[in-house]
Amino acid sequence: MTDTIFALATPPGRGAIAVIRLSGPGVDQALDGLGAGRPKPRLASVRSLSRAGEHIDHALVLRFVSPNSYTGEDAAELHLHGGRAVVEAASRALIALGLRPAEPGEFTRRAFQNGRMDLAQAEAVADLIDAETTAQARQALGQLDGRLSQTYAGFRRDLLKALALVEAEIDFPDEEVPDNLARTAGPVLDRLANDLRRAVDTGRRGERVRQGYRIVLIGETNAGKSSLFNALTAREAAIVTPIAGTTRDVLDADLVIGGYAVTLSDTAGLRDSDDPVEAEGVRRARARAEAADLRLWVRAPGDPAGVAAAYVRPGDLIVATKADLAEGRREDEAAGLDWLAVSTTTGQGLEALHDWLARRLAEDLAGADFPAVTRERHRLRLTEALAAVATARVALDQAPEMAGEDLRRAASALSRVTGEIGVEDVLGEVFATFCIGK
Ligand SMILES: Nc1nc2c(c(=O)[nH]1)N(C=O)[C@@H](CNc1ccc(C(=O)N[C@@H](CCC(=O)O)C(=O)O)cc1)CN2
Ligand SMILES: Nc1nc2c(ncn2[C@@H]2O[C@H](COP(=O)(O)OP(=O)(O)OP(=O)(O)O)[C@@H](O)[C@H]2O)c(=O)[nH]1
Ligand SMILES: [Mg+2]
Repeated sequence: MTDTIFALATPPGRGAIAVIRLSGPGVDQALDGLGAGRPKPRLASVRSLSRAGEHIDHALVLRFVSPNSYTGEDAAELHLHGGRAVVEAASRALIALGLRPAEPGEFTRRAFQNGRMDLAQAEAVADLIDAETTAQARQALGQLDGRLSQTYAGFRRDLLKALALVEAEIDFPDEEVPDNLARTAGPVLDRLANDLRRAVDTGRRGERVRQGYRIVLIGETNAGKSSLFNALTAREAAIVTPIAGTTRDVLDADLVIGGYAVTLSDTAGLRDSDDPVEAEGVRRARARAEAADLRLWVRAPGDPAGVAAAYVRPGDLIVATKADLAEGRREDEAAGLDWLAVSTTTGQGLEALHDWLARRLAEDLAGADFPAVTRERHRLRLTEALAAVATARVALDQAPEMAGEDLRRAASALSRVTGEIGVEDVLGEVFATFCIGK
């Protein structure tokens, strides 16, 4: 027997309205127990709620009858006056009526288990709630609409088609099997491998949109990194002094540039140091530079080509700082990178830098042609499927009886993404990050 659960679905604390959500087979009985009766399904009804003679609230009640609800179960919503005491009284009454507070994500988990959505869509629900930028919301909505799930379903269809061809040939063997198979199933697998490779390639993009694009400031000590960090974040978060080696820890700030989430990091100036604290700072700066999606090489007039050159990559940007001190300076063509002159003292070049970054983010992260793979969990399974398909393709020519096994392995990797199989081991992981009431 399934528990009947409830949870506050709106943020806790004082507010105009608080919504408590109920789901499970005991919902109608709970509504009876509150004196709300059985309002017409899906129609907002005002009801006086009370329990054991105690008046709780005049509330708006919504009732949903299985299977026509978010979870697929009987469900209801109590739209209460949004005060702590009202919510507290309603919660106490629901517990007295035998309901249990929901775990994080439990409503969506039930929706998934009742076939209302697949696992990728359930993840999209969490992403949509967490979305803080327009790009994150757009990506999550596409996934919630099932665009990503449809892409995965297409992959599985191609796989099963190839598998059927392989099995038909193996059931009716003759000498021409390898030739036939290579001709019939070969092109299907080639196309599938191609599509899977494209999907894996979008993985980085989808994960960056979701988690933030990582930009790191690197350069010599005193180059003006912390000054630029403060200018870009519009906060005096980093300490700035004329002393070389001021910054030691990595400092992170979350920004939105051009509608995309960005994590900007200020780091210690790159130099050899006998001071163990500074040396550790430099080690961390290097590690961040390597992991970043984009490095801004911050260079003051006269800074040597130096250590940062070893860390920049094609596509990175040189930010020539302190432009107020070196009017008309021609920056070296170091590493063939783009460069921009800025001054945090006068503000010169800061807007151009912002525009450059917005353009780069759009180049790296936009891409409406193909729904982005948004999680590492998906990317790992797709990579697994791709490897199995590649092995199957080779087997087709040489040992076709092996190809079937490889294809089944690929299909199972794909099914794990949308949650058709192997669900138990990922459910905890997927729903743990949800908020209560979702
Ligand atoms: N008050 C309220 N607002 C909300 C939600 C909610 O649960 N309650 N949602 C929750 O996240 C989102 C909307 N999503 C929903 C998705 C499906 C159903 C639902 O009842 N589906 C039924 C009936 C469909 C119909 O009659 O058109 C079904 O699919 O069978 C409700 C909300 C956002 N806003
Ligand atoms: N004139 C001028 N001075 C600047 C500018 N930007 C930074 N400075 C000065 O340069 C010195 C070093 O600036 P920081 O921002 O601390 O440099 P940093 O790269 O973070 O230095 P470390 O943390 O030591 O690696 C400070 O005295 C700043 O005031 C600028 O655009 N123009
Ligand atoms: Mg600094």
